[in-house]
Amino acid sequence: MSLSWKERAFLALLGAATASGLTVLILILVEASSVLLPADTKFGIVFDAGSSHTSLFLYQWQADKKNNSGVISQALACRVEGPGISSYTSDPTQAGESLKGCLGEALGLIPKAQHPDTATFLGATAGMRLLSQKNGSLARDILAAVTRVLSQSPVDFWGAEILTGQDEGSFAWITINYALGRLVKYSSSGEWIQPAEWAPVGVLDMGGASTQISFVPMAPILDQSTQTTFRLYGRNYSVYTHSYLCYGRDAALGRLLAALVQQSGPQRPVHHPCYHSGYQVVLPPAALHGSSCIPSSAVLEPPRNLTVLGTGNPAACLAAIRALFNFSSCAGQRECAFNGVYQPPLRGRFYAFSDFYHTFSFLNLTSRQPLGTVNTTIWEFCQRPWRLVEASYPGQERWLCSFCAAGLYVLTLLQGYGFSADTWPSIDFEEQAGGVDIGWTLGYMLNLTGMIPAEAPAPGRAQSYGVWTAGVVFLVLTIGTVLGAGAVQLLWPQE
Ligand SMILES: Nc1ncnc2c1ncn2[C@@H]1O[C@H](COP(=O)(O)OP(=O)(O)O)[C@@H](O)[C@H]1O
Ligand SMILES: [Ca+2]
Repeated sequence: MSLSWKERAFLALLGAATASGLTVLILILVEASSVLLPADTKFGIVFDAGSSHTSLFLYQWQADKKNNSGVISQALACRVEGPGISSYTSDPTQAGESLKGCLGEALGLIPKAQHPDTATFLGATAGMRLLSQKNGSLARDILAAVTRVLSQSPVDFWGAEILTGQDEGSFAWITINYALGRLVKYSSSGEWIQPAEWAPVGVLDMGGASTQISFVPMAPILDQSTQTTFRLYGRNYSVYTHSYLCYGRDAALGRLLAALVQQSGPQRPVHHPCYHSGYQVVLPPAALHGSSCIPSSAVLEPPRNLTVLGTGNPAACLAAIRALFNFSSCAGQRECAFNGVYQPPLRGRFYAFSDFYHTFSFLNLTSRQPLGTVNTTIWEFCQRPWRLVEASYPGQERWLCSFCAAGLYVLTLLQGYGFSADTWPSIDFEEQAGGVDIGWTLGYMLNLTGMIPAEAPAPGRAQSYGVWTAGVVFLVLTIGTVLGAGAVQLLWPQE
């Protein structure tokens, strides 16, 4: 059967249209599969080896090969049993052993096949900084012990190290600003957007041995030793950080006790104005001995038990706490905190976490109360007799006797940084932000693995939308062509 030229033209047109339509369909399906199929889940583990304890954080995220970024969530926070690794001086091997429980728990949440791809880190903070100053070889033995355990585990172990105070502060700054989406945001429609408003937040961290303040000041940082610079998602940040060694909660309250012991001379028991009236405790010699933050002149010779009696006197407590600081060295200077330490004027909002949060959460002071209310609440708490305090908080014995001292210490420290009644509302006392614990660990991992690109990522799915749109337009044109050809066939029937 021979075909007319119209039929041949129509069939050619139909063939071409079908071929191009099919090509477009395949293109769309390929693109759709890469958009719709779940990407691989990746994992990372960071051990935070603090002075008082170690915690393991397991992070997970969807691998995103396009722009090397992803929304990271915290899959596990595991508190290692026992004290911080710096306490294992008489048996360093046990420091390594202590990690096994939490490590096992984390591995249980990661598919076996991905254990070898799970980047794992251990960072130690002020407890180990102090130990390495006092006894470098012991500190090395402890790091070797934890390294042994983690290298033998199936994960991709990157190493164990002692962080500087500046690292601790600046990585916490990255964590919170990443978690709050202040650097770059992943919108609900799946695109990366840079916040138009420049508003990174500052961080205030209080551990057992040291405390850190980090923020981006308004003016250039004058003391280069306090500056860390980052280029993140196409923006430069100069972060001011200072870490005060021996100004963490345990170290400061230990120094306070040592000062009171010294002041009381031979008089026993020692009167402690920060303990509630009616509170009495017999402290072992270790309460003063063995702390690198307590000058040896303040330590009893020979070591002996110490009876301490609370007097519940907030004014005297505050005076004793203030004596731990040298405020006069900064008197009249705008860019100075205390102890002669350079600090640019405060700027923006601050997140106060770790022991700032523990203390203020216990005192119910995390709802942005004004400074006056905070003061009154702490003073009233300090004046409550011990038997009433004990009765009001059953099951919270561990830290109960020290919240008065810790509360007044936090107030003194924050005022030392320059917070006043006016700027007080700019502090948020929080433990978590964006579903992750606030601390240095996430920022540390992001930094070491290069997961935050220096340059702004290309818009997340803009490219995919482009292919979709082009595909749909092409398909519509193809169908239009076929229908048009059909219409030609109908309107001009075969001769
Ligand atoms: N839930 C809590 N309530 C009160 N104090 C706490 C709590 N958890 C930890 N602390 C105390 O807060 C201080 C800081 O804790 P943390 O941030 O874990 O310190 P580090 O980083 O030095 O290990 C320590 O003195 C610790 O004993
Ligand atoms: Ca810490």
